Amino acid sequence: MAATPFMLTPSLNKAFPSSLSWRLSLSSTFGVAVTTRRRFTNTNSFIVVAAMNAKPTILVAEKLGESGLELLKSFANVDCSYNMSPEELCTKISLCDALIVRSGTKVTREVFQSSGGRLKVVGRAGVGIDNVDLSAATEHGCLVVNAPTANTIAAAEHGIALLTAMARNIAQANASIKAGKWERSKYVGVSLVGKTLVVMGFGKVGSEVARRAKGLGMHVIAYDPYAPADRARAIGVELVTFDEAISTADFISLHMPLTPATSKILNDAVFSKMKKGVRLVNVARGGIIDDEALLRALDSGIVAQAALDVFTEEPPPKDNTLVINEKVTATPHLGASTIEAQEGVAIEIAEAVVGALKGELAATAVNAPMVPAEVLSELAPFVVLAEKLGRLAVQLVAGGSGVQSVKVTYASARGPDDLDTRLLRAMITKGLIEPISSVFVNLVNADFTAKQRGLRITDERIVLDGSPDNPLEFIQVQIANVESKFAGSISESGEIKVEGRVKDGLPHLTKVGLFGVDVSIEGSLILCKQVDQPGIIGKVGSILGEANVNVNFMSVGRIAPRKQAVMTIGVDEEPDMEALKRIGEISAIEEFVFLKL
Ligand SMILES: NC(=O)c1ccc[n+]([C@@H]2O[C@H](COP(=O)([O-])OP(=O)(O)OC[C@H]3O[C@@H](n4cnc5c(N)ncnc54)[C@H](O)[C@@H]3O)[C@@H](O)[C@H]2O)c1
Ligand SMILES: O=C(O)[C@H](O)COP(=O)(O)O
Repeated sequence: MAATPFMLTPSLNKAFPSSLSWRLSLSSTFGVAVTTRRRFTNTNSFIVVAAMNAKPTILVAEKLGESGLELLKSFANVDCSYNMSPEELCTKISLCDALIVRSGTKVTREVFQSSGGRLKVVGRAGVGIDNVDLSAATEHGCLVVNAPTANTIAAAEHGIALLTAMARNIAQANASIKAGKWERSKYVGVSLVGKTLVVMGFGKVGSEVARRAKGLGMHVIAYDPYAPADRARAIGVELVTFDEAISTADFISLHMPLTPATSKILNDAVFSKMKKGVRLVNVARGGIIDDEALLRALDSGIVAQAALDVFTEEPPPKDNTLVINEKVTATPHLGASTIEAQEGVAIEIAEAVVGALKGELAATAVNAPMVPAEVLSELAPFVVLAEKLGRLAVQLVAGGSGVQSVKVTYASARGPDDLDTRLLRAMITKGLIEPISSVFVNLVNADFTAKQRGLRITDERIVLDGSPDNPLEFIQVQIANVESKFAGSISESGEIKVEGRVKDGLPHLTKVGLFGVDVSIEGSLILCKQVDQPGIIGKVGSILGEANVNVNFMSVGRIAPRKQAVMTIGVDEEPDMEALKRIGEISAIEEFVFLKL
């Protein structure tokens, strides 16, 4: 057998009698890796089994700070091979137990396939793991860890550097004087003091940018529907609505993750609502801005200047029209590139990788499980339900004091000691946080991540009469102290409330606010509130049909005939804006919302 330091002992093999197929299907459904090389114990920790007869080999594919390298070398053979081609990486990887990268190396499915099962850990020395194929990692039983905190300040400082450099034309004036010119009147800048800066995405980086901009005398407001208002208030920042943010900004600084909801969030329609002459900074991710729309806004003068550190494609093509635009200040994804941040990131990732190779739990694990196989098997359909209820509930939030207080109710005929809900709680946390964050939540880091974000999740058990064979009857998720995009989702006591059950092995939404519904939670959902009357289902169905959107489920829950009702429609495809607009125009429909699951 090849000289791999990780082998299953026969006794551990016996501990995994169940088939690989269900384990892999679970992993692809909810990102939980269950592999033949991990052992689950009843203390809920998992162990990567390391034979002690060989030193592991760690491949470092991009430059890493010296302290991190020293730490790695004290434990393993370290191969620093920078600038490898994809083919070279695939060749080398079969000799390595761990791989460390930054954002410049694509860790594709081919890399995991080429490793022949030897690769156990991928360490991303930074936050974003968009360059790592997570499903492939999970399917190949490879743990992925990242370093989410060590480069926050560097990114914030780079944001401020771009803001000030842009306002005073530093890059353009520098190029001009180096070309032998002396153009004093051409490079008159704008002042920052007293100007309104909108921070979009008030997380780790955004709040540090806000703090610094206030020191420059700017009036700072923020848009982040999920951030706690009291955290913002504590540093003198007011959270505002999206419309208020974009219409009042003199400067906008982007700090949200790239998610389906933020993709091209700055587009033609949004630029048209901005004050003429607004200035824009992006140190978050390319793709949050619609590049073509930004070019048009720069040409028309709506956007006076932009400063970009990140691009839809990296590196951008040489003739990229944004990069070469005189009004654009550009840097090659340097947000995290300070000596201090790279040392910090290197230590953070080296500790995580070495710990994982030793079999310790990693707080920054992105795809790791820690649950006994038999619990996972029994709760599998409820795990999917739990995550989807979390995703649904958080997407209904419109604003308020931020998502801080969530109550989860589990109704079961089993006594509390016979039902381990930690897995479900982690999946609800995952559902609540992942749609609104760049953070990856799993069983290892769920409670830690929730606490870090000021999110308090309380559990309540309802013990029902009946057979304890079924682990759970229903799960209810309530978010308190928030406003909803869909007033119909508000309960008697003022919380956003969604409830679901597993029916025939599939997750179903069974209650929204006060309304009983029944819709399988798959694809996407449209929720409509209306006064119950004939013909509405037909009208909505026709609009969706004309837009070539396939309806997979529809249900109406009402208080009483001809009274208030909520219609839930499951759709396979995302309706376009026009179809959604037409649904909103049906006179009996009081409100509606489209939710991606
Ligand atoms: N340029 C660089 O080198 C560099 C370095 C570090 C981080 N980053 C990027 O910066 C971004 C922020 O990183 P972070 O560590 O602060 O992440 P974070 O998770 O701490 O903060 C993200 C914030 O965005 C908010 N958000 C989510 N969806 C939103 C929406 N639709 N509208 C408004 N706000 C929304 C979240 O509530 C959260 O508060 C990420 O995209 C990250 O990849 C870039
Ligand atoms: O996601 C991150 O941490 C930043 O974008 C930095 O990426 P880098 O490590 O490639 O500089």
